[in-house]
Amino acid sequence: MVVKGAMEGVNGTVFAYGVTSSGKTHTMHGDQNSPGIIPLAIKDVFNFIQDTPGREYLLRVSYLEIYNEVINDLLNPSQQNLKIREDAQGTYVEGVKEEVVLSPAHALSLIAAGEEHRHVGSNNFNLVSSRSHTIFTLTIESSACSRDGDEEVTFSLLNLIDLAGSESSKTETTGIRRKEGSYINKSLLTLGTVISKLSDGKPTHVPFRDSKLTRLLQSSLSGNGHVSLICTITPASSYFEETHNTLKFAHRAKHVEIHASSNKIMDEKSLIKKYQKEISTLKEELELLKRGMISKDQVASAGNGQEDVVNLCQQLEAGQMKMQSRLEEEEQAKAALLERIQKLTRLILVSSKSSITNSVPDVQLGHRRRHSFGEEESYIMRTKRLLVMSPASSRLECFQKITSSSLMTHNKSQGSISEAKGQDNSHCSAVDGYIAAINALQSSRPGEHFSISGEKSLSTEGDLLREQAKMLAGEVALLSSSLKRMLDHATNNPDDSNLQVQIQKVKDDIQAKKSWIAVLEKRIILAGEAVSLSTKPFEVSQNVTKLMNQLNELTFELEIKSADNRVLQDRLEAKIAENNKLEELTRCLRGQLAALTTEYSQKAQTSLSCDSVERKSSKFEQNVDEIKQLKQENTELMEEKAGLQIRIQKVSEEATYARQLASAADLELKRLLEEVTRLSLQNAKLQTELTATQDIAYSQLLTKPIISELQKDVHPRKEREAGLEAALIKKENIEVQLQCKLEEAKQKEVELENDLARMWILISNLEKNGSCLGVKNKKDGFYMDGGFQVPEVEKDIDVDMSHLKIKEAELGSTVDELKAGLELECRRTKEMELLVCQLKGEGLSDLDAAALEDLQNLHVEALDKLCKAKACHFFFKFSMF
Ligand SMILES: Nc1ncnc2c1ncn2[C@@H]1O[C@H](COP(=O)(O)OP(=O)(O)OP(=O)(O)O)[C@@H](O)[C@H]1O
Repeated sequence: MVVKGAMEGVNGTVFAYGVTSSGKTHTMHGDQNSPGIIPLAIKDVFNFIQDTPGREYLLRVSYLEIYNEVINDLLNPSQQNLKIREDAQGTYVEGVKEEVVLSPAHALSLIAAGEEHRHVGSNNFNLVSSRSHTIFTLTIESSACSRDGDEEVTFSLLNLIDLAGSESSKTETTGIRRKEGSYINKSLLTLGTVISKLSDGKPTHVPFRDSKLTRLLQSSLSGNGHVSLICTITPASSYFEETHNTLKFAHRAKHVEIHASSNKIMDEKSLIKKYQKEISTLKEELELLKRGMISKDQVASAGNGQEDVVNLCQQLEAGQMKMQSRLEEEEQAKAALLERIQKLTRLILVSSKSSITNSVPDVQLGHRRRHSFGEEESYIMRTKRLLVMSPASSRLECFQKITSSSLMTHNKSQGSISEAKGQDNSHCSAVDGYIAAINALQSSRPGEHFSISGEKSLSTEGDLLREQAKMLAGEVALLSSSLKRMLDHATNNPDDSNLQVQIQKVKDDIQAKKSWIAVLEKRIILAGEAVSLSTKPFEVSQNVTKLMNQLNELTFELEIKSADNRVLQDRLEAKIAENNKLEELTRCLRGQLAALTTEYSQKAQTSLSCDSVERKSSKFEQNVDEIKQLKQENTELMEEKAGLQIRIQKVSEEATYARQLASAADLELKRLLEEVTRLSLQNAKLQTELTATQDIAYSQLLTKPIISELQKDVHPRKEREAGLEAALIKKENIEVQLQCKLEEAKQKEVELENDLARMWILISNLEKNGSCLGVKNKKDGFYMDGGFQVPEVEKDIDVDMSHLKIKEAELGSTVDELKAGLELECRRTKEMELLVCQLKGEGLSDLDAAALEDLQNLHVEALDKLCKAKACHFFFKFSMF
């Protein structure tokens, strides 16, 4: 998605993040068997171009590293400590080298070359640990193929980033590694802070400027393009904390909002438009030039017919030279134009499918070469780590051999590489890797990846090749002369290692160019043969061109040799002059020596006194001693100075390191402060939450006493209920007792009635027996008459009366008892009534109320019965009297 987006004008960034040795570099670069993100992305880019006929693309690559907060150009190692600038389209690195790429292999070869200059080192976890962040940027410009050239141009950047790994305290580092580690950690820390701030979604300050990495990635990270983050972790349990941190980082990064949009640029800023315009202008110029040449040829042939043959020959011979030189000049101009057109056209990539599907006619595209991506792209990145591990000099040698041989034919280069392999077996795998690189590179050489349009003749190809060969030959001549100058300079400064490297470079360049010229020559011959087979009428002209070509080459060689000669002559002259000077000096010295010898012999002859000689010799000895002493002091002072200088250097290094540490600590402190602020905010939030929870708990607690009070209240209620139940039971018992007593009273009543009846019977018997009593007593409808003998009856009556009195007394006491019981009962009832009222007030249950009502009814019943018993008693008393 990121690559597709980038091809459609949306910026894309892919980067690998993780602890050291977790596999970031492996993920980004991969190896020969499993290519990483970078080679796969590059391949996708070219496949996309191939699958998009009707659009033209211009691809540029840059490759840089951020090492110890310094930006270095990996494609141009002389460019160090580059500056970051900003324009309307975002941040960019000023002065970074951008190479136009024509094929995947071309791009990969640039990366491989750049990797050579990347800073790597070993730590206790990774033998070849990346000590810098690398950013590979592919700048993509595209526009629709059109005749008028008014098409909109899309512009996008695809950043493929391999970050250096964060280093924990477990990574044992010292000296320079520690310094690198602190820079790496600092920039990764800033990256983490930036991601964290961006994921917050709050409009706060994002510290992009705190590190160069975040500053460069500002537009990508702030959501203007697609971003893919690959987090690498190690399965080792000892990395638990680091793994956790990496996952936290990934989690935060997932929350960064993306608002990707396509970039469009105006014509004047577009390189592709610039090239397209330049091509059309140059084509027009070429056309004009061609027309001019033809007309001159026609004029020349017309003149031939009119003049006399002899005069013509004379004039022709004279003018031929002029014409030849003019023609040569025009040829050169034409060649230069062709070369320029070819160069510019080569830079713009179009799909080879366009020739079939594109509605725009081929004429409009001119002789543009089509790129075909069918070939299997070889992978070349694998070797860079291995090369890093081999000694620098042998690496360079190996690389040079391969680079020079890469420009030869495939078979030839294979042979050279085999040679290189044979010479240094220790770098076999490195060489293998570069074989792949060279194969890829060769497959992308102009003229192999591109096919010539059908309408162009084979001779045009030959012309183009010749023009190329010429240009290369010119370049070789130029380089050779500059090499000579450099060699001269080197003889004067034999200690200048930089110059030696440059000389070596120029030599390699010359070698490469010569090889390429050889390849072109072969191609020219092949093309010539093909032309001769296909076009007989042009045979002669082809041969002439071939010869001209050879002549040109020979001329160039001659030029080179003459330049060589000139240089050699200059050198010889200089040497001769030097020699002369030396001879003169020798002569002069010899003269001086002779003069001194004569003087000495003269002095020896003169008779100097022994004393003065001795004095002079002792003085001389003294002076010699003094000189020796001074020399010793001087040596000591020099040593001291050297020591002090070393110490100053050490102290300054330590100071720099301390400053770096301080800045890292400052950053850490800032982060901690932010963390503290965040935590305190979180704390405040939690505090409010806690207070709210406590309030809720408190309100819940408040209800508890009520419950406990209620519970407490329930208990006495239960007790009271139990008391009431007991009272009821007691009351029931009393009622039962009263019932019993009532029953007894009834029985006694019945007995008294029986006694009364018996008395009446007795009275009636007394009346019958004739007594003069004649008392008629009536009770309940009974009339008893009787006559008894008075004394007996009186006796009986007395007995009965006493009996009745006893009974009355008994009844009286029973009634008293009943009264007392009744009073007690009344009191209890009142108490119970009070209790009932109380309970009713407290919400007595309906059941309890019904039970109390029953009790009251019973009580009323008992009272009724008592009243009845009382009435009976009075009636009895009344009947008695
Ligand atoms: N998926 C993998 N398959 C095979 N080998 C791997 C894989 N991942 C990592 N390695 C190997 O582990 C070692 C360390 O990996 P690499 O150099 O990619 O780690 P890094 O994260 O880039 O480390 P640093 O941050 O120190 O540069 C290398 O030798 C690499 O070949």
